[in-house]
Amino acid sequence: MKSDASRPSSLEPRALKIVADENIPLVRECFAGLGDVVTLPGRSLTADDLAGADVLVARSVTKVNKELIQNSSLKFVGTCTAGCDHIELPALKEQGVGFSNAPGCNARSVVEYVLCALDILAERDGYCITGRTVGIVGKGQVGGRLYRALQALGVRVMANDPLLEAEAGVELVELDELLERCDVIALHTPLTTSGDYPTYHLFGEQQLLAMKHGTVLINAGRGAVVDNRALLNVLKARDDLSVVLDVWEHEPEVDPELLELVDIGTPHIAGYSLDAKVTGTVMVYQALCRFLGLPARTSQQDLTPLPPLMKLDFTGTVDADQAASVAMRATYDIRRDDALMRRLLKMEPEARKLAFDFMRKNYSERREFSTLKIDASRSSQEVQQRLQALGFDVLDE
Ligand SMILES: NC(=O)C1=CN([C@@H]2O[C@H](COP(=O)(O)OP(=O)(O)OC[C@H]3O[C@@H](n4cnc5c(N)ncnc54)[C@H](O)[C@@H]3O)[C@@H](O)[C@H]2O)C=CC1
Ligand SMILES: O=C(O)C(=O)[C@H](O)COP(=O)(O)O
Repeated sequence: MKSDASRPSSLEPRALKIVADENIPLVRECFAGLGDVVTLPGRSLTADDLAGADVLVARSVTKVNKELIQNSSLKFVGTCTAGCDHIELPALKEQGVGFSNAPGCNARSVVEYVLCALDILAERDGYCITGRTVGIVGKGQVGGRLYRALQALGVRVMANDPLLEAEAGVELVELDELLERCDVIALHTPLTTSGDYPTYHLFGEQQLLAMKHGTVLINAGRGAVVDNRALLNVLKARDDLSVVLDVWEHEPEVDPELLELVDIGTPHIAGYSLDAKVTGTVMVYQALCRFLGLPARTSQQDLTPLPPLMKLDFTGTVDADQAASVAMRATYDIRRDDALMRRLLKMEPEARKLAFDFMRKNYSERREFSTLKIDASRSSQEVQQRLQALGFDVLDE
């Protein structure tokens, strides 16, 4: 998706005016060396806010379209996100504006979100994820990492991705077959409305009804990949399904009836580990430096703080399921996000929208599994292997 255009000779780095979304962590620290950084709320950004700006550093909440940029002096737009459905790429191309997103910056964070959700549901419903079959729709940065993580955990996994070629060791299936065979379905496609395989409402009534009895459906891609109205109707009729929604059609609006019926609901924060956010900021900074033909002086290492929880010790008595749950919940307890989200249920529509954005803006610091060192030297090999497969930093001897 990265498509840096070549740098126009008129663009002097010292004179840059950089408009950035105020909710991009470390954006000042990262970009200050390139010019003046002005931070503004991204959701309400207007063409007037871009007066005199050379660079826009955005997030998924800003619709970067022709109307926003046509009278601007922008030379470069970056979005510190993986998804690009908020960016009208032809409009940027038409005006010769350079562009970069941050592919894969938060893929690991989303994978951990999915693993944590499954851990909670498996405990609640009394099964072990290793005995289930998981289907991944969209095997890109997120889906591919999730595929490998589940394989490493010994879970049966298959994927649907019509844009991919066959690959050794990967079971690619048609969507109908995936719906028929999988106990868990995780959606990780972009939101698209054109092309041979558009994903808008990919999961409508027909697909939702075709899911097996007891299926767990997880959407941490984009809300409108699932027809939310159809999902609501299907959930009213089928209480065997479990649903985890991180993303919602029409965000920041959330349908309270749907929220009430899902098993885990969160405010579009699956990719919100601090590690992912810093990576996203740094990737866009580096892309801008490339565009300007300048060396990148700030690195991810310079910016990432130490995690608040650095070490965990296990004794010999813990089994692999217990160890995995304890370690995962010590780094990220998804139930907390779900509980906060349910406060929306008591609010009026306008307050609900504001609260959705507030939760995202004030999201508590969450770190990825790899930041936690675990001393499992007194535990069984099974425990050590499980923790390693999950991506923790395991001391095993
Ligand atoms: N909830 C959150 O916080 C986050 C959400 N996302 C969303 O997840 C999406 C996926 O992220 P990445 O894996 O990084 O993107 P990616 O571009 O690496 O992978 C997307 C995959 O979906 C496949 N795909 C496209 N159309 C499809 C279709 N009709 N059926 C099945 N597969 C299809 C593509 O071939 C590709 O392999 C992003 O576009 C973004 O919208 C990404 C990161 C965080
Ligand atoms: O990267 C993406 O795509 C996402 O969905 C992000 O996690 C959303 O991040 P923000 O736009 O809220 O910064």
